[in-house]
Amino acid sequence: MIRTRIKYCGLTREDDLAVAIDCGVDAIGFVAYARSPRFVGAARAAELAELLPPFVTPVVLFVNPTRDEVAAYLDLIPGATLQFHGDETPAECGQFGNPWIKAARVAADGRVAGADCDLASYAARYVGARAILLDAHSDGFGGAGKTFDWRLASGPLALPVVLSGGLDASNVGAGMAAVTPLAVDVSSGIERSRGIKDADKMRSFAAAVRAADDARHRA
Ligand SMILES: O=C(O)c1ccccc1NCC(=O)[C@H](O)[C@H](O)COP(=O)(O)O
Repeated sequence: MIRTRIKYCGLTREDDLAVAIDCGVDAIGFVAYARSPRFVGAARAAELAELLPPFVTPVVLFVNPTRDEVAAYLDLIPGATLQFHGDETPAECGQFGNPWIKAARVAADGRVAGADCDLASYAARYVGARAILLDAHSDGFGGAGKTFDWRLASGPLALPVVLSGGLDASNVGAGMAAVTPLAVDVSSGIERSRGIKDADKMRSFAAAVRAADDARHRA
């Protein structure tokens, strides 16, 4: 009985972390991109990651970082999974030896924003990743609260899929039905305003994922 994994992204406060853990999420994303309102520095990310119980994975996400920028977080959170949202090459992503996820911003024509290929080719290029995180194409690099056309992600890819981009409690079930992802990832959809998490929305999102899994297993 497969359970869809859940990642809550962009947490910056202990009380939000406690709610997320209570919701049974599988991973917590810490934003290392300084232009994001959800940004946490290495020391703050390490403080928060220290509060995670076993079996809840810390994920640190970057946009075109330098090696030293990543190393500053790994020095303090050596077991972190890394998530890359920029134009990083597979070699740049894999150079640290940590598990890593590559994000792909899916444009309306099904191609990957910033790349010269379609989604299937992009996933094959990053075959060293543990998963590909499918997000909507936006002006930024992520965290935009925008969905993409899930039909563009219904075909097989070379990597397990994390569905992301504009998810919330009201649409995550439909996204799961369309894509059947390994995991779902959310940031804006569990916030009351940009960068401010909402406990009720966190609880509702997790409940919606569980309900969608139950419905699939009953079908
Ligand atoms: O969260 C951010 O501010 C962010 C900024 C730059 C790159 C990535 C970022 N977030 C990465 C994530 O994994 C988000 O959860 C993902 O983009 C989905 O965000 P949302 O559409 O707000 O749920």
